[in-house]
Amino acid sequence: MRARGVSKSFGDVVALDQVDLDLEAGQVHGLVGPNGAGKSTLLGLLLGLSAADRGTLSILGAPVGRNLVVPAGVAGFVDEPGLYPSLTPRQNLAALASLRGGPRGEAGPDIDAALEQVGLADVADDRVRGFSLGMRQRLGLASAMLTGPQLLVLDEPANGLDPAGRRHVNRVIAGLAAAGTAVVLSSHRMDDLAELCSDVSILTAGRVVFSGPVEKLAAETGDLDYRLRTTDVAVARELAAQTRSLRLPAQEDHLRGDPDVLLVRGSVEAVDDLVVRLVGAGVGIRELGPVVPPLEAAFLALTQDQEALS
Ligand SMILES: Nc1ncnc2c1ncn2[C@@H]1O[C@H](COP(=O)(O)OP(=O)(O)OP(=O)(O)O)[C@@H](O)[C@H]1O
Repeated sequence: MRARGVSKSFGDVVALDQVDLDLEAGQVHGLVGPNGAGKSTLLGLLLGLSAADRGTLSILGAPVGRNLVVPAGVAGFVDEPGLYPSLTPRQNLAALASLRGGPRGEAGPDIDAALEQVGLADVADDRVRGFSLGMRQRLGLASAMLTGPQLLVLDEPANGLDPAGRRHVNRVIAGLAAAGTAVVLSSHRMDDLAELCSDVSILTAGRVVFSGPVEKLAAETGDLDYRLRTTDVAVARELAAQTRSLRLPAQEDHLRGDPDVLLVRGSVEAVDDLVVRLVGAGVGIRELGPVVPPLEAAFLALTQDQEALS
């Protein structure tokens, strides 16, 4: 999949502004950004739900035109999967398969296997009407998988899933990618995407403010705030003050009234340096970690910078 200079407006609202995106077979690419950043609009273009105003989009080597059809080899959903509430999961998938045409019976798609894979085998014959959002998301994924897509497009697939459900769905998605499917999915949260995606694009107000491997984003973090709990907070404060490039920011916000915790701000190297000094001084380290995880911090820095500019 390749997008170049893709723009899309709704009236005065610029939903996508000159977006470039590349996606290869077997890659999982995450789109992350605040509400209204343009994630669903971009995913909708990939699913043929709307057409770009400007720019070029090609999927599996074929240019995407202006007629609104799902491009060959693509499956997925935007917002929420479209399902028939009065039917069961098995009936929903059978109905979708027959709407899409293709072989029936033995040669047709393996509905039971798809339901099994997403963890819905036990409720395959219950009506979808009573399903939670998480269950509907799983069924949406099963329905997309039925076509054996080469590009899978998922809008916030983690929405409504409990932690176990999220792990399950992530495993399914990772398995599809390992088998060669390209996957593009969206989320509001960087930490959601970090474990699943090889690459991420951060969108804010329709613009891509970062695109690349997850590790590259983590490396761009710069200085972070760390919580440090030691056996001697007074010595720790003294040593931190002496450590090059390390600062002691206002302490109140993150300490939650804990007098043994010190907040320090700096690069990973500066914190390493402090750890060596603490150990040298015989001070025990009981807890050390970033207040905000590095990827989340990079995400916040990039999206807030952009909001401040606009
Ligand atoms: N059909 C539409 N008509 C009018 N405006 C729209 C339409 N679809 C999207 N927009 C606007 O385009 C912008 C981008 O919306 P989009 O839904 O793509 O963002 P998003 O990143 O998916 O947001 P969220 O995280 O809230 O789902 C928003 O300002 C939204 O209000």
